[in-house]
Amino acid sequence: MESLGYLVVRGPLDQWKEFGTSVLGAQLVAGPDDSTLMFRTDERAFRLVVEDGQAGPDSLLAIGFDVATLQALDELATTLTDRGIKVDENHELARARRVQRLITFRDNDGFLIEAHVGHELSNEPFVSPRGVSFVCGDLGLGHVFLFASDAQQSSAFYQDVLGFRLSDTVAMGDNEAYFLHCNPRHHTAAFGTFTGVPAGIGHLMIEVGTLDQVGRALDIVQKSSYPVQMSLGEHTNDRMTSFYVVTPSGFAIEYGYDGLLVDDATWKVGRHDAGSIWGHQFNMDSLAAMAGGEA
Ligand SMILES: Cc1ccc(O)c(O)c1CC[C@@H]1C(=O)CC[C@]2(C)C(=O)CC[C@@H]12
Ligand SMILES: [Fe+2]
Repeated sequence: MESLGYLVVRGPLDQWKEFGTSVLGAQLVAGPDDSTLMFRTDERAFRLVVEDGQAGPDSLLAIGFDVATLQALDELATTLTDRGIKVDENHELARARRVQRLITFRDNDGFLIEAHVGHELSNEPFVSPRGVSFVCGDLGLGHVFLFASDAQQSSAFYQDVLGFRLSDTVAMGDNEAYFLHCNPRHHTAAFGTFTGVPAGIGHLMIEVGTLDQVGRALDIVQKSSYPVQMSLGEHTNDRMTSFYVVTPSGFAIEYGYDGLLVDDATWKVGRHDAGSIWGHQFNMDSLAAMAGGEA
């Protein structure tokens, strides 16, 4: 895997139209049909797909991972098949996702992965409705934090099968959360196991170019009905300054700035006893919106 190409989620479209543009500052573009929204954050044709439906803990529909070459995609398909994992190739889906080639399979927790080559670049300039510049490109859309039934097992699967590398772990309660990279972005996938929390998406992190853009987004969130899940703070491991807001789908968006880049030639795997240097206070009131999805 080279990067997080795109994410596909389910949620109420009217709320997402407003949330995606006014809160996130992403660019709304036409989807393949009436029940699909697409948002751009950079030169790619889209980075986020929202399929119409209810919010809920199962609102993650697919994770789109970029693969560098057709040969690497074939090799991935062979690796998966050799491990007894069912791989499908769907040409109609490839057209809908605007990629050259795409295979689908499920990870150890059943999350649907769409591994693809040749994600369409738009010749129309990216224009944010709020003048936001996203840090994407070769670093990908951002990162996903997944609630896993066994975070250690997920970490092993993403390393051994998908070629991710471990950045570090963070102690969280009785468990350890695992942070993995596949390009210089400190983590593209992270896994945590929490008792009573089913497998699902915790958050999608998207990174912006300046601290002002984080602060202005937080101002807009605080004037809105979308709950802040975690207050402004800075993470220990990737040094990102961010806050978390609950989306109309019930999962969160981490809106961040200035995340660390790792160099595989010199990186040493770390372990942290806390997730944040300062801030990131969890807002218990946001739990209702996460469960029910009502913002
Ligand atoms: C610890 C950490 C480092 C870097 C990140 O990008 C990141 O999202 C996290 C996880 C933050 C956060 C937490 O520490 C407490 C439990 C949280 C709120 C979750 O339930 C998901 C994200 C978790
Ligand atoms: Fe995160």
